[in-house]
Parts: sequence; structure tokens; C-alpha cells
Amino acid sequence: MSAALTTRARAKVNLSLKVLGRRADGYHELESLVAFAGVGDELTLEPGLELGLSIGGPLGGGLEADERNLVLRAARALADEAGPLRWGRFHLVKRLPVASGIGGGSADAAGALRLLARLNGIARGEPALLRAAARVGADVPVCLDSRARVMAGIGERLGEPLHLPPLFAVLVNPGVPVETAAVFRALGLQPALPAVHEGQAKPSLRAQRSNPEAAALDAPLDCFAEPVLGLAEGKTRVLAMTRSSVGAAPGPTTGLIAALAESGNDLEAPARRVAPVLGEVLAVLAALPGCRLARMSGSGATCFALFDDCRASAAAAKALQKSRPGWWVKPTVLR
Ligand SMILES: C[C@@](CO)(OP(=O)(O)O)[C@H](O)COP(=O)(O)OP(=O)(O)OC[C@H]1O[C@@H](n2ccc(N)nc2=O)[C@H](O)[C@@H]1O
Ligand SMILES: Nc1ncnc2c1ncn2[C@@H]1O[C@H](COP(=O)(O)OP(=O)(O)O)[C@@H](O)[C@H]1O
Repeated sequence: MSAALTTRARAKVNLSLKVLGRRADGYHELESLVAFAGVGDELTLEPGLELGLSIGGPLGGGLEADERNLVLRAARALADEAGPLRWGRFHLVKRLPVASGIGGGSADAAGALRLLARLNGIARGEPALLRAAARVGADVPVCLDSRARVMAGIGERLGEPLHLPPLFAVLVNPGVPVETAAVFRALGLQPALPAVHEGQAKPSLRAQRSNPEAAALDAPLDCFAEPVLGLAEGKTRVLAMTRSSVGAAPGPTTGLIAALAESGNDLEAPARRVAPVLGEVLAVLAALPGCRLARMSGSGATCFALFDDCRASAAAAKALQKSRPGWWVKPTVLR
């Protein structure tokens, strides 16, 4: 019997998130600069004949270890894509809040795929692995190797890994689970009509928008155009951002934060309608001494604050743990 295999399922943080439009199937086209935190869940695979899952950890309480769990869904998806697998029993130590915009479940699914790939000698770039990831959830592909990059499409188009300067952050969750689908619904974009004939006039995204917030979104691209957003374009913009940050005084971290301040998260406003406590979280973070940027990750409700150095982020986390004992507060470095 082989020894147990272990992996870390790191929290994903959407440093910026732009919604470009809604596809005919209802999913939304995004462009997001994603980074990963030092904090995460832990996943172990004990090789054996049966596929199984047990869950522990401080935040594992409300999570069922049944076939709906993303760990088992990922295992089944890989078996569908790659054929019969050697498998075993997973144990998940849940440290990330559930349904919180930092992709804990997606990271667990990606971790399960990595462990099964190791056990079965499946290479990291194997198409079956990537297909299985995309089948399980929009955020799973980017969590496969958990490196900072631009993610586009609905999450299946990934830019090259980026070497961002370290971002000293505090992650905060007020303990209110937020369903991703509810936030996208609250954005209020109508699905695009499917394109029937080549060359046919294509309805603009602007025309689809059914509320003022959505209308305020800047949509330079038509969702029928392929690619919706050349990943190269997104990548160039991020590289320009990090490059300009390198030259900016006093350091790359500060420069990157300044560049990020010019972007935003298009899901923040609809998420605030779904979970009004977000307004309070963001205000509290913005008022922390040394906070350079306060923003929501993904569809919420986890928010992050960025600081110039780790002393400032550690002090802010300490103050927050004291003043808001009911909130989940984690100082971490995003990379
Ligand atoms: C918004 C993001 C940003 O990174 O993060 P989270 O807030 O979930 O962490 C992701 O796109 C979420 O990815 P993930 O959580 O894997 O989404 P899925 O399970 O595939 O989809 C959940 C639901 O969200 C909606 N959805 C999701 C992704 C997307 N690009 N467009 C959508 O409209 C769909 O209604 C879908 O049924
Ligand atoms: N292993 C898992 N960890 C977290 N959530 C899971 C897991 N398996 C299934 N889920 C379900 O997936 C949904 C998304 O969870 P999660 O990835 O934590 O949030 P988000 O997509 O907002 O980042 C939740 O509704 C949760 O019930």
C-alpha cells in the first residue's frame, strides 16, 4: 500500500474582477487577476480500493462528506475523463470559510485532482486533468497550480503565471455565506442570444443590461466575438501594471497596490445587495491604519485589505481580531 499523499488547497483571491458580459448559457465572461494566499485547507489521500471522504478542521462543521462535495465530484470527473483510476480515502481539514468568494471548495477540488494525478502518474498538463477541472467548477482550473495569473472566459482561459510582488493582506469574512449564483443574478445581465449566422449583426452587451449598475460596466467587447478578451491583452495590462510598479517609489508592492486601486470588482455592488454586511466589512477594512486598498474577493463575502508591509498587516489583523471577535480574520501574503 502506498503512503498517504498531502496537498495544500490555498485560498484564491480575485485582486480585480471585471464582468464582460453574459453568455447564452447564462454564465458570465470575466477577466480577473487572481493571486493565492498562504492560508488554505489541507487535503490528504490515503491510497486504497474505495473512494471516500472525511472532513475535519475548524470550519468543516457544516460541510457534508457526500457525493456533492467538490472533492468527490473532482475525483469522479477525473475518472470520467481519464478512465479507471487508483484511488483511496480523502481527508479534508477545512480551514477556509465555505461559500465565501475565496474558492475554498474549488481549491479542494483542484487539490483532489493533483493528488489523484500524483497517485496515477498523470502529468500536470494532461488535457484530461484540465477538462476534469473545468467540469467541476469555473474556478477549479486556476486553482490547479495556484499561481497568480489573469483568468478569463468563465475561468477556463488562463494566462501565464505572473511573478507579482508579495502583497501583505488581511482576509476577513463576516461569517455570512454568499451563494455565487445569487450574486451573478443580482447583477442583472440578460443572457446573450446565441449567434445563428456568421456575419449576422451582434447585439451589444450594453443593450443587454437591465439595471443602472450593469449599464455602468465598461464592456468594450462583444461576447460573441472569439476570443472575448484576448488573454494577451489582459496579460499585457497586468504586466504593464507590475512593470510600472517596479519603477514606482517606494517599492513594487506599493506600486502594485496603486495600480490595483484603478481596477475594481464588478460583483461588489450586487454582492452588497445580497449581503448588506459587506458595506460594514469594507468600511471597517478601509479605516484600518495603513490600509492601502480594501476590496471584495470573487462574489464575496470575504474581503481583503492590502498594506505596504507585513508589520502593518499583522497589526491590523490583531486589532480586528479584538474588535470583531465573530469575524474570520487572517493575516497572509498573497502571491
Ligand atoms: C465568482 C468567482 C470568481 O473567481 O469566484 P467565487 O466567488 O465563486 O469564489 C468564480 O467565477 C465562480 O467560480 P465557481 O464558484 O467555481 O463557480 P461555479 O460553481 O462554476 O458556478 C456557480 C454559479 O455561478 C454562476 N457563474 C459562475 C461563474 C461564471 N463565470 N459565471 C456565472 O454566471 C452560475 O450561475 C453558476 O451556476
Ligand atoms: N469541499 C468543499 N469546500 C467548500 N465548499 C464546498 C465543498 N464541496 C462542496 N461545496 C459547496 O460549494 C459551494 C462553493 O463553495 P466555496 O468554494 O467555498 O465558495 P466560493 O465559490 O464562494 O469561493 C458551497 O455552496 C459549498 O456548499
